[in-house]
Amino acid sequence: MQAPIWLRVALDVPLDGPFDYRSTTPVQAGQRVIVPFGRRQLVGMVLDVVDAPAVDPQLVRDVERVLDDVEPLPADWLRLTGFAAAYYHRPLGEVMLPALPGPLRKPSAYQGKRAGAGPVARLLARRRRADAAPTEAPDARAELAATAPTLNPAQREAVDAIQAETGYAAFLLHGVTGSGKTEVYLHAAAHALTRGRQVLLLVPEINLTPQLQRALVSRLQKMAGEDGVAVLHSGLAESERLAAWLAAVTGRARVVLGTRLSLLTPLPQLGLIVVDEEHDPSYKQQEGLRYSARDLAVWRARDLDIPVVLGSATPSLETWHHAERGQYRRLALPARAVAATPPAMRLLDTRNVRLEQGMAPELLAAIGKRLEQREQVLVFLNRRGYAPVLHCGACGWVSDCTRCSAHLVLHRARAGTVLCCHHCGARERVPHACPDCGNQDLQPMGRGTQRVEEHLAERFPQARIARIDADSTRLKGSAEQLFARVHAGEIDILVGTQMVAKGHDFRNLGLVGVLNADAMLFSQDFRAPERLFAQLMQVAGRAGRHLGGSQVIIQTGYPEQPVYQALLRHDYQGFAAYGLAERRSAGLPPFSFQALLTAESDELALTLGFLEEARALGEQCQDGQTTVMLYDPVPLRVVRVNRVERAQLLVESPHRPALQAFLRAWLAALAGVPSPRRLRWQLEVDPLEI
Ligand SMILES: Nc1ncnc2c1ncn2[C@@H]1O[C@H](COP(=O)(O)OP(=O)(O)OP(=O)(O)O)[C@@H](O)[C@H]1O
Ligand SMILES: [Zn+2]
Repeated sequence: MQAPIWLRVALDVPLDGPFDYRSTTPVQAGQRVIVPFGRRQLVGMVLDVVDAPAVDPQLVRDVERVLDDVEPLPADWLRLTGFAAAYYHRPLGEVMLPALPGPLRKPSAYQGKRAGAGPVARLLARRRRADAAPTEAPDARAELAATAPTLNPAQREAVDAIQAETGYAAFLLHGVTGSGKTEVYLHAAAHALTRGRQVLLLVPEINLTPQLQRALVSRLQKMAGEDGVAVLHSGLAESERLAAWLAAVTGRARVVLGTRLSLLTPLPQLGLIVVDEEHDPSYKQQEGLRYSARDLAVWRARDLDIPVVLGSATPSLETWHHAERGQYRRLALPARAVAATPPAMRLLDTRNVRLEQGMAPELLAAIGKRLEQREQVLVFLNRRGYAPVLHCGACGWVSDCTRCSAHLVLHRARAGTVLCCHHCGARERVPHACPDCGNQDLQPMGRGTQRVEEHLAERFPQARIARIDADSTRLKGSAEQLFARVHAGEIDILVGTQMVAKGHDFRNLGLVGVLNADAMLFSQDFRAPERLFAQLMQVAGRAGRHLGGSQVIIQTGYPEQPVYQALLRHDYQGFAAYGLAERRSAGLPPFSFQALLTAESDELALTLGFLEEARALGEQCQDGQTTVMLYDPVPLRVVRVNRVERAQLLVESPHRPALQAFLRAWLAALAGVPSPRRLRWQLEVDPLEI
């Protein structure tokens, strides 16, 4: 009889693994196995083959099947996911397995009559073409040169600096909007491809910019070959994702273009990572494993000893700080690639102005003028719906959600007007009269994109107006259609939320008007000014990309605020210096490191009680030392969502290793506390929103 082979296996279960199993067939680390777990069957990832199990061999169960339809995943992928699990304090299996395409982690995909030889075999059978020998790699440089504009000196310098590095180097490509960062990425990618390496290009929210994606894919395909580009994002069907993932893993895909989840793709020949718009909050996953794809990209580059490029017009203060300290090398693209003049910025003080549906007469006049000149106008307002609340002037009643601590938002829908909760999704009919006093004259207060659109249509009846926000683009492909109409010149005024701010290279946009930016000014979140600055720079950057004389008008009641003053001067550096000085004096990131324990239950007192207990436990873990500061538990800003009441406890330390050590001890202690049945909690390391 064959000697048993002992395995350590990671499973996607909320328990600390790894788990011991026995196999009679040879297995390698990085392979998947189907194993029994309790009464269930699970797909697990083999971490290690060991001499003896950690528990009594009698108790160790047998592997049911070793899956060999995918090559064992490379050791560096095991290191990457292992690091992520340790750093974000999650069980290894909860990191590794969700990173795989769905069919590869379901036992059912391999069982039963219809499963055949499994999902990979089925896919290959469907795509015979796929297992043909890879075509010869096209000559990347020649193909690039044929279509690309000649690099300007700043771009050239950046490309040369990146290409000179073969080992680990982290670059911050700080390029103003429209400076041609994309061109730098493409050249750097081409260089890596000629060296026989794979390239990972991360972008935020790919679905918002299908045009950009297509342009990028077609350029990349010229370099990497038709089958050489894999696109990975959460909007793909399972089989598409599996196909793209397999192409990446087998090395057939030379370039992977994707959103944050693609960072966890195994890439056996990875030679360059690019993170576009590195400051974008969508790189942070907000559920499950709450990782930062940007931060992990840097870790992965260092681990693999390859270059990584972080690009942005408005880098996160964390990244800027690294560059200031010399940990990242700064490459600057200080000017626009096409139109020489950036848009003129104007702060429109609304304090003594009579607004017309939230818009100052001066802004409306400027819109009229641009329309006469046959230029397009963008009106930016980060609030969707018709009006944020319905109000009774007689008794003060407001439309509140019964399940959440939030107002119901008035929306114009096809079926008429409805009240919607943006937190729990509740939809209610609009009452004909005030539920409290019977007054029939209920008034919408404030305005969202729908109301602004409505007013602009009244003011400029000749103009063709489109609205782009989460409501108008709910149907698949509708955002793409709307943007296509804007690009084709069929739209004169575009009203939109942050969805319009990203990535689009509008050719004829002469004016950007910004409404209600002040809403973000006084948020409790210390990152709010940074985010506001980035968002406004980005939306302002849509103007005048291909024309001169463009303008950005920001309406505000607080023009003296440093954020706005820096915007006025297009002064990222000044803003960053000011922001970092503030962070330093307050001991906030990047001068400290944070973690957030969030709890929720059906009762705030219970939630807070748990966090108080957690806090006391945390103090005990410190053992008299005070390297980690534990704040008081506080309710979340929107405390109640869908009848669940939420609160958080922030912990902070000036030293990352001290925080990590504390979190390990703390979580171990917390695991020993029987948490109330109705209560759930989770830990987030390096939280973005507080
Ligand atoms: N060297 C160049 N010569 C001429 N045109 C160029 C050059 N480099 C880039 N462009 C053009 O400049 C425009 C802006 O480039 P790109 O979209 O890459 O800017 P960006 O830095 O990514 O801007 P944003 O941050 O606003 O997205 C594009 O139309 C691009 O084709
Ligand atoms: Zn609600």
